[in-house]
Parts: sequence; C-alpha cells; structure tokens
Amino acid sequence: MKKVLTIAGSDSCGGAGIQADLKTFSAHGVYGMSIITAVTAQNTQGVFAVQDIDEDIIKAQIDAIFTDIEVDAVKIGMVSKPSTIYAIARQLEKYNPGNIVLDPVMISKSGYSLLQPESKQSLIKELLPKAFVITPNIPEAEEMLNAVTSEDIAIKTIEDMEQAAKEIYRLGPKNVLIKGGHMSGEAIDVLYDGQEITRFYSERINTKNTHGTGCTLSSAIASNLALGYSIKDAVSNAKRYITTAIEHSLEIGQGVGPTHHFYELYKKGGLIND
Ligand SMILES: Nc1ncnc2c1ncn2[C@@H]1O[C@H](COP(=O)(O)OP(=O)(O)O)[C@@H](O)[C@H]1O
Ligand SMILES: Cc1ncc(COP(=O)(O)OP(=O)(O)O)c(N)n1
Repeated sequence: MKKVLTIAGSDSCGGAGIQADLKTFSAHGVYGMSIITAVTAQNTQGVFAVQDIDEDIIKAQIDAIFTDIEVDAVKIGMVSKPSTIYAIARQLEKYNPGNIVLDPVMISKSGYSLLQPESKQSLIKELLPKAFVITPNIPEAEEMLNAVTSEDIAIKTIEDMEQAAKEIYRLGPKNVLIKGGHMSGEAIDVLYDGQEITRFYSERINTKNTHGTGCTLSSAIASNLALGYSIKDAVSNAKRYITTAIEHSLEIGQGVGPTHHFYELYKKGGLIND
C-alpha cells in the first residue's frame, strides 16, 4: 500500500487541515500519516485560537515516521511560524522524500491568518525549492510575488495566473499549480511545469460550503503522485476529486460547510471503475 504523510495543522471541525488530508488519503486508498504543526480551535464560522506545536516535537514526529516507514508522498499545509518552517526544512534535507506537495496556507476562508507575516520569506526560501509542486490560491500567489518583488501584484485574469505561475516557478519548485477558486466564472486551475502551461477546467459549483477545498486538492494530488501518476494526471484526477467533493459538500454547521469524502464519491468522480 502506498503511504502518504501530511505535515499540517489540526482543524477541530474536521473540514480542513490534517483531518481533511487524512479523509482524502483514505478515499484514495493510500495509507495516511500525520505530523501536527499547530492545533486550531476552528469551526465553519471561523478560527478562534491557535496553539503552535513546539519545533522539537515536530522534529521528533518526523524522525519517528522516517526512521521506520517508507513515505511515497508528503503534503505540507499550515506551517505557521519561522521556527516550524526551519525544523521541517532541516528534516526534509535529512530524509529527502520525493513527491512533496506544498500548499502554502496563509489565510483561512474566514479571514484568519494561519501563517505569521514574518514566515512568508522563510516559506519562500526554505520550502519552495524543496517542493515537487506548490499549490497557491490566488491571494497566496499574490502574497508570494509581492514578497519577492516588493510590488503590488494583482492576479485578475487567467493570463495573470499563467504569468504568476511562471514567476513562482523561478523560486524553485518543480511545478506550480495556481488554483482559481477565488476567481469568478468557471473554476480554472493553471499548472506550469517549467515547459508548458496546462489549464484544468471545471464548472463552478454554486455552494457556500467550500471549507477545506485547498487542503483536499493538495492531499488528492499527493495521493495520486504516490500512486504513480504523472504531475498532469495527478492534478487532473485531483481536480475531478475536489469537484465531486464540492458538488456533494455538506450543510454542517452555520457557516462555510466542508467538502465530502467517501469511497462512493470517489467512484462517482470516475477514478475507480469497479
Ligand atoms: N465553487 C467551486 N466550484 C468548483 N470548484 C471550486 C470551487 N471553489 C473552489 N474550487 C476548486 O477547489 C480547489 C481549491 O481552490 P481554492 O478554493 O482556490 O483553494 P483554497 O481553499 O486554498 O482557497 C481548486 O481546484 C478550485 O478550482
Ligand atoms: C488547520 C488548517 N489548515 C488549513 C486551513 C485552510 O484550509 P483551505 O482548504 O486552504 O481553505 P479554508 O478551509 O480556509 O477554506 C485551515 N482552515 N485550517
């Protein structure tokens, strides 16, 4: 069985973070493992408190996994503060896993900052070059480009997304996927692999329940890479998975409800033919 590790924050309401990642891994039939970087007190209406986990414990969790188990892909989500980022970076250098999917989580949909402002440069310098693929949403792509250029870059069109993907590629990741969830019209994601741009289209589903979409997409990509798919096929499969998960999203809580993960849904997404 393929084994996939998430290094991310805990979301108490189960829609995003570690919980979304593990649900996604299970739906893909891969074995999920987790390293918790922070505990959030969160529900469908907002994030109310964050407790960062001490970097020694993060390091120890990473040692515990890699000294015992072969890891086929790693998804990185909420990393919060510079010392967490350095600890993860040093451990990745030590164990050198492949298929690192970096979701540069910055601000939750409810508007809470999940990455301390002083962490942005560390994320860019320490983690971007180690990523096989990085998956920013539009505000995250803008933040990263603004941090490296000191300009006020705004991504408004699909062509802007393509240009941004090319510029972020220069920061070191092997592939860049800019997600179009924050645009209007069709939900179009853009991949740049250093050679060509590929667009991934889906209809925009009319729902408020999109809590955890970014976490789910990046974990689905990591699962597909672990299963041996190429980057383009991994993104294409993951895009189908997230679209189906949003289509069947759940009216749980009073705010932005979560996406839905289960085996039957995975079959509906067309990835399993039995
Ligand atoms: N309403 C929607 N309908 C269809 N796809 C969506 C919708 N909202 C987001 N997506 C897709 O979900 C994935 C996550 O994108 P996005 O919501 O931008 O990420 P994040 O959660 O990091 O902000 C992308 O593939 C995006 O195209
Ligand atoms: C613990 C934790 N990690 C990440 C997020 C952000 O999740 P994401 O899927 O990018 O988007 P929203 O859930 O914020 O819509 C989070 N909220 N919590």
